[in-house]
Amino acid sequence: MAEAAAIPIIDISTEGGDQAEVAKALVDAAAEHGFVYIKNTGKDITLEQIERAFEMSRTLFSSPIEEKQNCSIQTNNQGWSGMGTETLDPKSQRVGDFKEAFNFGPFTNNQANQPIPTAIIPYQPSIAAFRTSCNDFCRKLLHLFGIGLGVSPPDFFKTAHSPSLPSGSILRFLYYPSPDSSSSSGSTSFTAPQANDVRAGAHSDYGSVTLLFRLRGQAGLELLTGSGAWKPVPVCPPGTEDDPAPPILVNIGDLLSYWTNGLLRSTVHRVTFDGAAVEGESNREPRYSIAYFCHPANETKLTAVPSERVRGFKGGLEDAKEENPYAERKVMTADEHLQMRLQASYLELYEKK
Ligand SMILES: O=C(O)CCC(=O)C(=O)O
Ligand SMILES: [Fe+2]
Repeated sequence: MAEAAAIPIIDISTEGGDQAEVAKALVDAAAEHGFVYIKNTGKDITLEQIERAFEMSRTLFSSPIEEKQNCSIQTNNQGWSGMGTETLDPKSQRVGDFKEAFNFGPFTNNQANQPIPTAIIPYQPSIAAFRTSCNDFCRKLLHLFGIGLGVSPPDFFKTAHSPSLPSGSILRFLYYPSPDSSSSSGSTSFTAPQANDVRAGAHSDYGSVTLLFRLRGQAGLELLTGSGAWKPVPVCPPGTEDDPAPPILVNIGDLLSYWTNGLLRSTVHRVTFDGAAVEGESNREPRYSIAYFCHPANETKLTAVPSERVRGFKGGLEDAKEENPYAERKVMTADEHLQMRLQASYLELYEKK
């Protein structure tokens, strides 16, 4: 069995607990690993909401392929991407990612502002509510990061993520078919993966923080450690096996890493078929996951963070990333930062325009 990544597990729900201590533990985990497990107590995002979201995801991906194609992803980063159409690590991938994904942008009065498959039309209020809960949870984390980093005022990051302003935040359903069947969803056909093919190529996320929801027993996520080794990220790490639901996995994205001068790490990760699974998990099954990518409001200027600790931090970006496109710091907005990354990952989509 593979040795799992040593990611801390933090309970942020303890009432009457020491908030400063929780905030410090969060910052330490984000600075060292770029990843942290948040114990899932069901207080912020209910277990029922998470279960329902996975049900809606199954319904969505089992829709007829024509319906999904009618919702194809656009340059606003909303919509469906089919098997093999996204290649997260073009330098090392033979073929595109073995996955389907559906990106939900904002909802207005419980209605999506983008085409969605017919089967999920009745569920729009639930999806909208789930998206809101995810955003609220991210803002809670961002407030704690502000406290942990001694930012003045501590809600500096939180207020930059106002839910009422347009932003690049995306709720993403992901479906990775079983490598053993060529048509496991009834609507997806693909040739079986070969050695070294991946479900999602190595990448780092673009935004501030990402929430990741996974299902028990479904292996595949790996992170790249500082020493260059790939380590599996178990769904239920030791100590959480008896919790009512797996912990919520949180990772830092490139924007927050950039904003904090590299103090908070944006760690490269991928989803594989054949990586060493941890005990009780398999990567032969179809796999579903749900990600929430939280971004600041588009117009947010990524100015220096008012924190001694961030200001005094030297050289984080260089060693956190091989190639750092932002080494020459200029003040850009959250939207400029996102557009730069989207153009790189959806080259074809932009070239067609
Ligand atoms: O499905 C997963 O476990 C991870 C997905 C991911 O890293 C992403 O969509 O950015
Ligand atoms: Fe990711």
